[in-house]
Amino acid sequence: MKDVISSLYDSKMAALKAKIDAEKFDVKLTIVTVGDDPASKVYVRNKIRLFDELGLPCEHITLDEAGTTQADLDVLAANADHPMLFQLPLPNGLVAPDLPAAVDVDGFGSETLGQLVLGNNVVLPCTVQAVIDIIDNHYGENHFAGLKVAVLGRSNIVGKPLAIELINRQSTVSSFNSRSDLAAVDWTQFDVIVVATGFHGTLDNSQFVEGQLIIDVGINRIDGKLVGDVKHHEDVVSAAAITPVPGGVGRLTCLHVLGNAIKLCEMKQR
Ligand SMILES: Nc1nc2c(c(=O)[nH]1)N[C@@H](CN(C=O)c1ccc(C(=O)N[C@@H](CCC(=O)O)C(=O)O)cc1)CN2
Repeated sequence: MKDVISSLYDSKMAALKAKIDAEKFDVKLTIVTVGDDPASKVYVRNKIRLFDELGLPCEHITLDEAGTTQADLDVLAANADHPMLFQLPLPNGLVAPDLPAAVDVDGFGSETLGQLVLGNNVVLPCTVQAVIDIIDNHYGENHFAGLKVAVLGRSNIVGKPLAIELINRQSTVSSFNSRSDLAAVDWTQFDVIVVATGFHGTLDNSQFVEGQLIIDVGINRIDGKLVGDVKHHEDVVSAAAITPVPGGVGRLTCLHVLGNAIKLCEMKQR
């Protein structure tokens, strides 16, 4: 599965490069970080590196944890005239401002999410787009209709928007959350299972069967090791296709920051 994700990444990256070269878009991104969250530093560095690779400008505004107020973030958002994102998590109860759809590269704002519910969104949240790409790549085009998909997790940035996008594509979607009785579910009934709970061991590799696609969105650090939400028993060889962590969904997520920035800049220049 790692090789599959790698070649998917390479082909998406090549397509984005070709698009920029052909259409000479004026693509620009601003990333706002507050404080020193170590994981955020890694993810932001990866996003900046992608823009650098393509010679595109990416401004990084770094704000101190002490002294940054909600009003400071709101002012930045109010003045945004090109794609912008606020790297999460934010400290001290700060929340990402509700960016207008035209500059909302993460797709987390109420306008973009409203468009998603109505099925006329320009961008999807980057992790959601990554999951859609993996399903698309596995089953081939136009295979979403009728696909039985379980979505575990109901976060605003993955579980909820993913379930809506799958409904838009006419998949049969079952949504599970921390109050669901996961032990009572027969997981073999689903074609695709997306695990996005943030808890390692939510499901394990003994629960899946041949032909299923399992997409592990989790990134958990346990004893210094990065693991997903799916627990892998070493003595179990699962017949299902399970995306790896690291090197799975997360890798594609960063790429879609670039993809979404291109889409928004393209819309602006129309
Ligand atoms: N403003 C946002 N904040 C956050 C988002 C987001 O989409 N927008 N998502 C996550 C963090 N994230 C992107 O920002 C992200 C997470 C993980 C990866 C990734 O490449 N994971 C690698 C492992 C990397 C590592 O930790 O060594 C993998 O799974 O292979 C990319 C992006 C929360 N915040």
